[in-house]
Amino acid sequence: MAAFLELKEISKNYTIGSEQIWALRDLSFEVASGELICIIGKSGCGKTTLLRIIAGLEKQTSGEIILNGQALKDTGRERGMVFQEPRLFPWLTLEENIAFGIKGRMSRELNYKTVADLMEMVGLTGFARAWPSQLSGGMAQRAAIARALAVDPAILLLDEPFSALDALTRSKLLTDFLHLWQRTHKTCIHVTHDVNEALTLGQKIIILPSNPGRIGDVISLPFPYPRSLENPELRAIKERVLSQFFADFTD
Ligand SMILES: Nc1ncnc2c1ncn2[C@@H]1O[C@H](COP(=O)(O)OP(=O)(O)OP(=O)(O)O)[C@@H](O)[C@H]1O
Repeated sequence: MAAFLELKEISKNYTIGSEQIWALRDLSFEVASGELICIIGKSGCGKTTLLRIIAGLEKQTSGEIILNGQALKDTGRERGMVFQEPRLFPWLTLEENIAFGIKGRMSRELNYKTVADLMEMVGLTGFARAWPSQLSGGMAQRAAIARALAVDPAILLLDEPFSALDALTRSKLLTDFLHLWQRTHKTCIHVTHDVNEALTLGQKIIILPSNPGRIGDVISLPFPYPRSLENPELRAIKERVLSQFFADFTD
């Protein structure tokens, strides 16, 4: 498949006092249109930094990002981001939160229909007038996904969107997110530290085994959905992923 998004030798360093800290080092990979990629790495390996650079919220120290043939310079509506926490505006209803990015960009009728469709897609029908404070953590995160999708971005960037949820809610949201992706085939880069989550979702897994973020391995997962983690091939891949993190501990 042709590359839709290309990262070319992305490095990022921060200066803390007199110290230079490398968050990412010469990171290169490609994402095809419609692909669902999971990036997996331990805390501090640079996952959030990487997503923020792709989103344009942070500038790389060196390297280049090409989206659909164009070098990315800044933030843009073609990249939507979902954060670890929902970040909904507490003074707006759910409907208004989801409509925030498209307000004034289309007719009221189309706006209303887009928001209603999105709410249905993420399982929030009936909660249009609810306030963020009236939602559970899972519902709020569903709303955050709908809000990011409202502007119809070419790429959805998800930074551990389910990590703050309890195990049952996380599992349900994971299944629902998979259905949503199968419906939309939106290009997604999903960052996680959970190997099972990556194996459940990813068509490809990119492993960042240590800090500073460098690619340790890229694994294709050509398995149909829904997947059973008991599948012997997936279990073998899980071992392969975990061994990279354990190898790092013994270095
Ligand atoms: N604004 C910043 N200023 C200085 N250093 C930073 C900044 N943001 C990130 N870093 C450093 O960059 C490295 C990578 O951080 P990052 O948050 O990207 O990791 P992460 O893999 O997303 O971690 P986690 O899973 O815990 O969220 C860390 O060493 C961190 O201290």
